Parts: sequence; C-alpha cells; structure tokens
Amino acid sequence: MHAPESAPDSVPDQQALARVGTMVRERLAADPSVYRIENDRVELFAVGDFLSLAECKTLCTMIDEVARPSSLHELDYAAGFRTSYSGDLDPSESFVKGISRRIDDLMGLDPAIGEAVQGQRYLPGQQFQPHNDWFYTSEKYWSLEEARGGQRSWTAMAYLNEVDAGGATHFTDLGFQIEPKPSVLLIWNNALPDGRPNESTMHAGMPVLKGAKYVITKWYRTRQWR
Ligand SMILES: O=C(O)CCC(=O)C(=O)O
Ligand SMILES: [Fe+2]
Repeated sequence: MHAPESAPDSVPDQQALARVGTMVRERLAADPSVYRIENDRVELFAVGDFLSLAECKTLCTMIDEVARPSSLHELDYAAGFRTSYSGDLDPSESFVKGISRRIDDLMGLDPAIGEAVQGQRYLPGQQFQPHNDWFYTSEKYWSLEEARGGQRSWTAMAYLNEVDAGGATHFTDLGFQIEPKPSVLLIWNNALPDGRPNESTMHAGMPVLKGAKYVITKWYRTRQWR
C-alpha cells in the first residue's frame, strides 16, 4: 500500500526508501537475468554472470592499486571491524564508469544517488565483522551522511575471484552464507518495504582462510550522493 505523499517519515528518509525499494523490486522482478534468493525477511537477488572473467581480473588489478587499510579511511563507526583493504575506484575512469553504469541500469536507479564503486581485498585472516550497510541515525556520523545523500537504500556487491578457502558473506541474522564466486552480483535492499531500515540485513565478510578475496561494492542512497 502506498502511504500518502504527505505522510511524515517516522524514521529519516522513510518515504524515499520505500519508493526506491518499490522501484528496484519491480525492475529486478521483470529481469530474467536476476534470480531472487527466497527469504521472508530480506529482499536479496543475484545475477550469475554479471561480469566477464576478464572484467573481474581488471577490477582485481585496479583494487590492488587503490586498496589501503579500511580502518584508515573509514569513519569511527567501522574502525576495528574491518581489517580488509579497500578504496574507491576512480569514477572518471572509463572502464569503471562502464561497470558502474551497468549496475545503475540493472537496478534502474539514478546514477546520481550511487556512491563511488568501492573495491575491497581480503587476505588470509582479514574480515569485515557483522554490520549493517544502513546508517544508525542516532549516531554522530549521521549528520554528515544525511548531508551526503541520506540513508543507504540498496547494496550491489560483485565477487571477483575464486577464494581458496573462507570469505563467504554471512547474513548473521538470517543464518545463511553466500560463497564467493567470480562474476556473481549480489543485490539487497537495506530497507523494509515500508522504508524502515531492515535489521535482518546484518552481514559479515567472513575471514579469508587461504588465498585472497576481491569484491566491488556499490551503495545507493536516497538522494544525490556527494
Ligand atoms: O565481503 C563481503 O562479503 C561483504 C562486504 C560488505 O559487507 C560490504 O562491502 O559492505
Ligand atoms: Fe556490508
């Protein structure tokens, strides 16, 4: 059911999150390349061959060039949790632009609300402990994020390589793991259909045990990202 346009948000950006949720849900449902991972509590989708293996390889090389310890450029809310190396890929670079646009097109989202594509590399022992991609609006960092585009709506994350052991994405509340597989794009809605943040989206990048794990992540906001 649609809330009237004038309905007040009971949480920040609620109406916008509900609207973006509906838009993407309908778009993905109509796309035969998109597979819905059935779950009652989260809207989770996958595309099996979103990237070619050559594109995956190029992205891994680019990540090696930009990756720095994640804790150095994360805000304090993530410090200590994320031992992987990460970095934004150059949004003005034509290859990166192309990949980024393909994700926007698949989702049917305005490129303006998408953050820069972020690359991430995990070596043995490195992990991203359980977290939500959406922002806690009671925290200090929220005033900054609110001005930078508001709450996060959808996450799109692609696996770029075969990991020798470990490195699954663990949805800790839902109780299942997605094994990394190159070329696969995973997409989920960080909000509930009514636009409140979905607590069940809590997830972790499990420690890599052997080899390395490379991913790209693109997060979408509700408003123009800056
Ligand atoms: O590496 C993973 O499997 C999870 C990454 C993640 O949670 C993120 O980039 O927000
Ligand atoms: Fe995450």
